[in-house]
Amino acid sequence: MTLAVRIEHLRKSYGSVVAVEDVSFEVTAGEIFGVLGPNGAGKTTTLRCLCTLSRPDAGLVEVDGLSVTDQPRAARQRLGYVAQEVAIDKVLTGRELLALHAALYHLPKGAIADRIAAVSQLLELDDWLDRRCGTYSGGIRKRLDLATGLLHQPRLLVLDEPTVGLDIESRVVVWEFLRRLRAEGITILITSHYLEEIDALADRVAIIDRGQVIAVGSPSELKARVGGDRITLRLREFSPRDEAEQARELLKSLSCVQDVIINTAQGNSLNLVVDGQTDALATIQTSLQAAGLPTFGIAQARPSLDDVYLAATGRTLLDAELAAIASRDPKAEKKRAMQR
Ligand SMILES: Nc1ncnc2c1ncn2[C@@H]1O[C@H](COP(=O)(O)OP(=O)(O)OP(=O)(O)O)[C@@H](O)[C@H]1O
Repeated sequence: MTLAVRIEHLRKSYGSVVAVEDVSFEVTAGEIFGVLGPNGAGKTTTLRCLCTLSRPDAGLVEVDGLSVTDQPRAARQRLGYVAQEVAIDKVLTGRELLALHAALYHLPKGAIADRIAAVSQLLELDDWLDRRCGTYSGGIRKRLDLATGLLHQPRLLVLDEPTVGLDIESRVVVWEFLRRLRAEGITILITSHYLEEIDALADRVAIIDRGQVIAVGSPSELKARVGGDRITLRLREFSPRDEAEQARELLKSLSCVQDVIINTAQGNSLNLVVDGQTDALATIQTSLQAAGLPTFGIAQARPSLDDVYLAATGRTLLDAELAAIASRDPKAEKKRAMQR
């Protein structure tokens, strides 16, 4: 089993902000590996350290067995990095943009036309190559971004949130291309805050939160690890805390209930893990009724990656996203993006 990426105890701070506290994971050659986490979890910083764009404060980061701090040039040569936002010149055609990137990668002049033809064929860009980039849809633009990352024939493609801002149809098309690249033997490391993207695409995933890895495994392993079906229960639209506590104690005593978490970010709703074999939903409703507790809404579902995140952090990915948005400083972010 060849390792394409090895990260051990990576740490990176910006002044007093700890962007990555302790991140470790390994990516096996030939797989699609997902890094899932809410905004601000440290995904971009981890990728930037891997791609030699930021220097780690501590820890080991290797690409194909090469340390990114000791052999940055050789490590960089082995990977293609597609950033979240790629600067685009709307006036250039796709072919001109690829030629520009080929020159930046120092590809031999004689090889450039062939490489452009090869990546264009792989990403089905032939019909677009001689049109101006300004006329491209988001999905075509993203395929051109992937093509630029593949020009120098890296065996590892690193993608930061490749489908952010795309509509669902375009996202599914990008996923298909990523699967195709994997079939060509290219290892793919992708970050995302879309659960369904990682679930649909990744062979294995590292879930990160506040600069730390909280779980690593295949999506199905991780989901199996958090146990049975999930029930989301709302006593009222916004339940008082003491009523939610009372319901939790009651529900915990039922034999079909394995665990109960109060989700304070969702009006003190209750997230239950239940035994999938029994009719837990009916048992729960009957017990609540007998205790004089109301039921505003109740729903049962199979475990998702969000349940893995919830079990480890006590909040859902969506709540973490909302909290991150609320604490954002758009001015500082814009300044940082311009510095990158
Ligand atoms: N250059 C920088 N200077 C100061 N703080 C930074 C810098 N880059 C990142 N941060 C902070 O480090 C933390 C992790 O940011 P990072 O961009 O790695 O997260 P992320 O998971 O990729 O989220 P996003 O998808 O929003 O980029 C955040 O709190 C962010 O504000």
